Parts: sequence; structure tokens; C-alpha cells
Amino acid sequence: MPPDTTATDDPASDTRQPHQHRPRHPHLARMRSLWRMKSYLRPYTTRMTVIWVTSFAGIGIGIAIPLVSGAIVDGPVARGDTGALLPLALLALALGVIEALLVLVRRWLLADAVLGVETAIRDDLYRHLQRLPMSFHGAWQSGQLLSRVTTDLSVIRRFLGFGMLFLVLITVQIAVVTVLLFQLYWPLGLLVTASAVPIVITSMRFERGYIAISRQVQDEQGDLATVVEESAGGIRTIKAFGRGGHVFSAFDGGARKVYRSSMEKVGLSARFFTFLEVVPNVTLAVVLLLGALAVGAQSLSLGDLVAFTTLMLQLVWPISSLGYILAMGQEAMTAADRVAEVLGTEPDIVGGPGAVERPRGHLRFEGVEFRFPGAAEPVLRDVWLEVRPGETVAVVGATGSGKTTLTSLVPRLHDVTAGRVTIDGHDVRELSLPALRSMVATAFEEPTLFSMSVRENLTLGRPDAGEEEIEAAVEVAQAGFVHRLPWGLETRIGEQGMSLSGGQRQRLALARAVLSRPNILVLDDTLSALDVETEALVEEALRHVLREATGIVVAHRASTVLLADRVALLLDGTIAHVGRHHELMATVPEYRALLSADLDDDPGGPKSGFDGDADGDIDGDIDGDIDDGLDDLDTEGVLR
Ligand SMILES: Nc1ncnc2c1ncn2[C@@H]1O[C@H](COP(=O)(O)OP(=O)(O)OP(=O)(O)O)[C@@H](O)[C@H]1O
Repeated sequence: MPPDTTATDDPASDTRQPHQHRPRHPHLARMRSLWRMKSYLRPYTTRMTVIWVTSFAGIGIGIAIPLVSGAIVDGPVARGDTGALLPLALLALALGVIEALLVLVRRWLLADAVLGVETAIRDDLYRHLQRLPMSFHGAWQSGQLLSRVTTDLSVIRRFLGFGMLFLVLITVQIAVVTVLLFQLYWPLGLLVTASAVPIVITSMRFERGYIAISRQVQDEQGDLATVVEESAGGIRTIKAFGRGGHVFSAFDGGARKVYRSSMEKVGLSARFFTFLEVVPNVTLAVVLLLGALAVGAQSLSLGDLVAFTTLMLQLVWPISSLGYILAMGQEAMTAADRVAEVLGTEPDIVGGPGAVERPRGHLRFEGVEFRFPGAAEPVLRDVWLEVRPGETVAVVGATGSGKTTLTSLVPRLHDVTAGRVTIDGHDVRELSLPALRSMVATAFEEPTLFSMSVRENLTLGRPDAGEEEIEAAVEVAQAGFVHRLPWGLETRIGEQGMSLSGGQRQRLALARAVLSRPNILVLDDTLSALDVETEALVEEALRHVLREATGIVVAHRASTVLLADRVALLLDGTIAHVGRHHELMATVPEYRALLSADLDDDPGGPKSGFDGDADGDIDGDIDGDIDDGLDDLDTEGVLR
């Protein structure tokens, strides 16, 4: 990822996407990112208005109290008029109580609004992440996304809720109090204003340093989250290889980085806030001294000096928190910028307006090329393949030859970079994504199960599936083991749930794909983790399902190839041969080399119908079956 434009020149700490341009005015860009967030406050307009009104009223009352105190000193106290003292004292008390009530109302209203805003942004961000294509998720570290959805949003919430309000209130309070100080006694007013100058200059310098260091801390926290996430996901591999120590060192390195940067951040703040504490206190001492002299010289009344010092003390908190709130604003701008990097990434895979009226699942790859972003060479080039409704084609190729990539082009997990993929004559890019993805179901080799019940996992693609349909899909996938789980279909599995074996997970994924009743069923080496016996049973049941759907089966094993009517051989990124298994075995040495190793090694050869004379068996048993249903199909699927 490219360098952060503000934080560091160290490419290792980059978190932006390679294609993201760097803004010419990063500060403005950050402000704009934060400004964009204001739209989330819109539903709370009335509430925010009440909050602002109560806040200003609170400030007004806060400023009035010292003036009443001054009046008490110069009036009843100076004259010894105890009768007049009581009403003024009661007035000061009433003002104090009202101010406290206003703060209570403001806090209560504010908390609700800002938590609502945070939830709305978080929902939008999550929704957007779901829309972003595989290429985005492949390029971004998951920890960086996680920290944006959690930490950064909390930072934005804190600023939108409290920081922004207090920034305005404090500015107004400082302005009004300064005017009053000048009115009470302008020479001391001038002194107080002069004392603010070093504060403002230091604040500005602090702000610059703080932006850089807070972005660095936020990025490093994201990196650390990635390490935690990866090691949690890969705990089995880590344990098996005894790499706990190594992973810990990587984590420790990341944690120390966060520690060092956080300490730097704290050090910077500590120096700044100490400075902010010292200046007002020194000023107060000087004001008291000069004020006492002025009272002695009768150019200032005692009451005015009381009012002046009380008012001046009211400035200490706003001025010292001004820096903090500005820093909070900077942090929020950085966070908004990081969130905007995600929200501003337009999904490059968006659905078209179309839908297929009565889908039959006629699939064609027409001159398809696919190149991963930034890759020098395409993975697939000039791919022509036709899979007719009800037909099943096995895609065979060496490992890394692009089989998974080819199948991922059908549901548009990736988009072709040239040529087109069509279903029933419609370019898949013209179809709406829900329409397309309801037609195509994929069972992956490495199935993902979510931390929910077996039933919820199974019905992911068909939430309305009935009991009988679920049972039928479970049967096809030979996944009857689910009934023996402690709570049957209601057993919670996946992360934090019941652990399943690789084969059990694959069978559930297969049942999930079958249950969604797709027009096109993609099996991406889905049966690789099954034992030979179970595989044979699954395949037998799958044959019935595949008769009603168009199938693409990525196959490494000869036994899986036999599920298909025809085989497409992927060589050098293109479909080099299409034909029946025995034809390719007989005529294509590369195909023979790929599959005969499997036939020789297959310990279950005899069980699955293979033995030394594999060809003979295949021809006799399986091809006979296939031929029955496929007489009308052209065996040459290559369209050229
Ligand atoms: N996100 C990616 N970015 C860049 N290259 C990728 C990406 N994913 C896969 N590749 C590359 O594309 C090529 C094809 O990968 P693919 O997963 O389609 O192969 P495959 O034939 O399915 O392999 P296998 O049989 O091992 O599952 C590989 O060389 C792989 O390194």
C-alpha cells in the first residue's frame, strides 16, 4: 500500500490502496472527509438544535455568575447591606442550578444522537464493504478494515458528539469573556490576550505533530489487528509447525511499535498540556498582583477585580481544552479520512439492470481474458467454452493454472478483462447481481462456515427453504452427520461454535450450494477432503442434481472428472482441449499426464471403479451413463 501522505514516508506503514491518488492538499481532503460525515447528523436536527440552544444558554449563565458575584462585592458587601445580599445570592444560586440542569439535558440528548450517528456510519461502512469486490478485499488487510469499523468510528463519534460542540462553545466563550475582560479593565484584558498568543502558536505546532503521530498510531493499530486476526485464523497451522514463538515475535514487534508511537503521542500531548497549564497560572498570578495595585490606585473596584479573576479563571479550561479539542478534531479528520478511503472506493463490480426471465443456465465463455490488477501476464486468455443447460463440464488443469479464477468469473467475483461470459445469451455484466447470484451457486474447496446454526449456514442462499428441501440437500451431500450433532440442525457451528472436520465442512458447503437450487452449480474441487467411499456416494447423488442444472466441476481427481459429461483442459491460461474423458486420455498427453498420476496413485481406485485398466472401466461404466443423456450434444465445446 502506498505511503501515507501525512504520517510517514515509511512505505511499511502505508494503508492506502495502490490506485488511490494522493490529494494535493491532504489537510483539506481530511477536513472534507470529516465534513461529509455531517450528513449523518441530519436525522437529529431537532435534537441538535435543542443541544446547541441549551449549550449556549449554559455558557451565558456561566458568564453571568461572576458578574453577579462582582455586583455582590461592590454592592451589598461594600455597603454592608445584608438585606440586598440575599436576593443577589439567591440569583447566583438559581443561575448555578439552571446551568447544571442544562448540562444534564445536553449530555442526555447528545449521547443518544452520537451513538445513533456512529451506528449509522458503521452500518453504511459494513454495507459498503459487502459491495466491494474481491479485488478490494484481496488488497486490503482485514485488520485495517477492522480498525476502521471500530476505533476510527469511535474517534469520529467523539468529535461529532462532543468535540465539535465544545469547539464552537469554547470559541464563543473565549470571545465573549475576552470582550468582558476588556470592558472590566482593559490593561489586564490586554495582558490576558497577550498570554494567549504563545498558546495559539504552540497549539498550531502541536496540531501538526499530532496529526502525523495519530495517523501512525491508528495505522499501526490496524496492522496489529491484522496480526491477531491472522494468527487466530491460522492457529492450527501455527501450532502444528510450532511457530508460536515466531508469531509472538511478530505480534510483539507490532505491539511495541504501537507502544512507541503511543508514547510519542502521549509525550507530545504531555508537553503541550503542561505548557497550557503553566501559562494561565502565571497569568493569573500577574493579574492578581497588577489587579491589587489597580484596586489600591482606585482605577479598579474590588468587585470588578473579583469578577475579572473569576471570569479569567473561566478561560483557563476553554483555552487549555482548545488544544485538546483541536487535537481531537485532527484525530477525527484522520479517522474520517481513513473511513473515506473505504467509503470512497467505488465497487467496480456493479450489477446491470437485466434479469433472465426463465433461466436455463446456458453458459458460454467467449474469448475471455482475465488479468489480476497489476499483474504482468493474464491468468486466462482467449478462453472459449460452452456449457449447455443440464450439461456438466469438468475443468482440469495443473495447480495454479486458473481453474478457480475461471469459475469465479461466472458469479462475477471477478470481472473479465476482455471477452465476455454469458448466461442464456446475456452478458453477466448486464444482469443485476442478486439475479445473477441467485442463478449461480458455488461450493468452494475451502468452505467458509459462519458462526451460526447448521440450519442458518445451510439456508444462506435460500432462507425460505423448507424442511424437505433441506433434508434432500443434506442427503445429496451425504451430510447426515448434522442430525447426530448435539442439537441437530440447530447446533451452532463455525467460529466459536462446534468444530467440524474438513470433509464435514465441505459436505455442508455442498449441501448449501445444492439447496440454493441454482441454474448453474459450480463445484470448485468441493469433494477433495472426502474419503473415497463418501465421495462415491456424494457423486452418485450429485449426478441427479447435476442433471437438472448446468455444472462446472473443477477436478483434480479422475473420480471427480467422471461426474462431468465433458472435460475442458486448461493449459497455459486457455482451454486447449474439450472432449470426453476417454478421448482426452487417448489423444492428449498433457491430460494423461495430469490424470494418470492420479489413477496410478489413487488408493481407492478399485472402490471408485478404477483399477489398472482405468480407461476400460470409465468407458464401460460411466461414459455409458453419460452417453445416454448426451447424444444430442456436440462433444466439441470449443466455440471457435
Ligand atoms: N488475488 C490474486 N492476485 C494475483 N494473482 C492471483 C490472485 N489469486 C490467484 N492468483 C494467481 O492466479 C493463478 C491462478 O490461480 P487459481 O486459484 O485460479 O488456480 P487454480 O488452477 O484454481 O489452482 P489450484 O488447482 O491450486 O486450486 C495462480 O498463479 C495464482 O497465483
